[in-house]
Amino acid sequence: MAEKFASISPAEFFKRNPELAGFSNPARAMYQTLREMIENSLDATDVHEILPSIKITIDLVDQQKQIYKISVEDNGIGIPPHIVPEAFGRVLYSSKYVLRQTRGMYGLGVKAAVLYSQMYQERPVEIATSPMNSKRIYFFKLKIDVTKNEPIIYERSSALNDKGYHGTSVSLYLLGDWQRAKQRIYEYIKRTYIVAPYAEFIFKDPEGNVIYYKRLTTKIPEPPKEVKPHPYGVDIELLKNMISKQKNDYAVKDFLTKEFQSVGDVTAVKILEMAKIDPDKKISSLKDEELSRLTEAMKKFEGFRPPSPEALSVIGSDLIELSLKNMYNPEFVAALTRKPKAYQGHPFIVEVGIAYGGQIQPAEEPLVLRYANKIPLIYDEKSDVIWKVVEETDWKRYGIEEDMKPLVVMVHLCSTKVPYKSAGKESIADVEEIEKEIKNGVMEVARKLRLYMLEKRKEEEAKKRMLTYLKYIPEVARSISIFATNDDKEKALKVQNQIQEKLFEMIKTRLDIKDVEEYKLYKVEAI
Ligand SMILES: Nc1ncnc2c1ncn2[C@@H]1O[C@H](COP(=O)(O)OP(=O)(O)OP(=O)(O)O)[C@@H](O)[C@H]1O
Repeated sequence: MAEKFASISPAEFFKRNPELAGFSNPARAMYQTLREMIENSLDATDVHEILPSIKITIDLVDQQKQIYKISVEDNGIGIPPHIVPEAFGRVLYSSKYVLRQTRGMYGLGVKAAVLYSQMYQERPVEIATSPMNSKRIYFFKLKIDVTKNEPIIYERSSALNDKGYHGTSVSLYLLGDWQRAKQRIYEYIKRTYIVAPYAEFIFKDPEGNVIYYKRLTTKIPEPPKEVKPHPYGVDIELLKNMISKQKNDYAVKDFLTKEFQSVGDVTAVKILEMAKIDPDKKISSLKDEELSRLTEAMKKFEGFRPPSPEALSVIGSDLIELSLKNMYNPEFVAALTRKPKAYQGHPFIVEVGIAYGGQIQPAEEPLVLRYANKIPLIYDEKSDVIWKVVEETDWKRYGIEEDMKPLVVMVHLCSTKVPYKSAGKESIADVEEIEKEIKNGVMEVARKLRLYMLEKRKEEEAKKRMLTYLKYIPEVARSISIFATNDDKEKALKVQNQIQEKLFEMIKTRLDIKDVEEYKLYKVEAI
């Protein structure tokens, strides 16, 4: 039999393989839809220095068929009306294909949700949006033409925006499974809030429960800046693509200095010498083998500065500590932001937070909070490099002896290119440089925990010794007072009290005990 050949559109591909984008069953689809929408809302706010206010609602609209309506509303930058149909109706269309850290990166998320939505029910996705300073609010209802990978617009209208509103509201209907998705959806929102304490979230679930996470601070992390590519990150296709987009037919030397980071005149000449290319040659006339030599020279050259971390936006140790304290009420918390590093030309930064004791539920393994570009990762925990590092950590070395540990470890990786294992963005691949950096981060913060544990143990030891000494104080004080007052009973009692007080102070100072109130209440007979 002859093979039958055909070509399919990207929309058709993801419709056929929804699990690649995280839509493998109704529960997971519900969770994935919600997160794609929330992540778009956060990208439209904090990346633009707007304090996010996000409203999330899930309603059951058809009990029998288990169709839910998921709505997310934000106060972000909005979407220009001519962009909306493509942004929601064309798979692989995005504003995030630039070198800048954002939650979105594939141009797929919300379209994968729309595709899943229209597979099992007939209502289109509804969008209301108003860009900053727009006098109108725009409304759309649309679906995706799967074969053509194009939007099909069902309704389009607009209304006066007289209240200065800006932002976007998206409502999507889908076959879901609330009971199975519930726990992970709650966890997702909670963990999102942990790294965005400058945001407020209102969530109404289909059972009518409402939770409100209030804004804890108005301090918003420094937003990321768009940067040019780093020479270590190039390949032949990237070079071709960049050249094809140039308006100027640059000399190759100028192309290198103007379009890449860390390349000055001297460096450009050195690279071109290595690649055996005339610096004045026009980029449009570069042949494939020259591009190949240029790529190789750029990879081999050792004098570049590391990729610029300007494109990254960290959470910051103060916000991490604030959130861990607020959420888990621990007795100890510490966090740190490591210095920028790079892998394959992509800059990245690791942040680690740790919380111990207090109201944290003890468990055999620490509770691991994984984050990539401020997105909490909930599924596929065991296949993630963060999990691997935390699991391999020997907590005994850091003073945690308990089998049941009251410990939360939070790790955040931010990068212009997070090496996710799939388009569903649930786990990070073990890239050597990243793994090493996470390990160093966890060790560094764990050492702070160890210092605290040492202090705590010292204090406990001191308290034990204090109790031993306390046993002797009354007897010693009584004997000396009798001797000193020549057995004058009235005076003796007073002197005894004074000696007792002095001895108590001496021991306290010697043992360096801060909190002595509890000991004052001790009765010798009770010890
Ligand atoms: N709430 C929103 N506010 C502003 N822009 C939005 C919003 N939702 C979607 N967009 C725009 O639509 C585009 C497409 O979103 P989509 O979720 O499909 O992909 P993405 O976020 O770019 O990438 P990824 O697939 O990695 O999530 C976004 O890049 C953004 O420009």
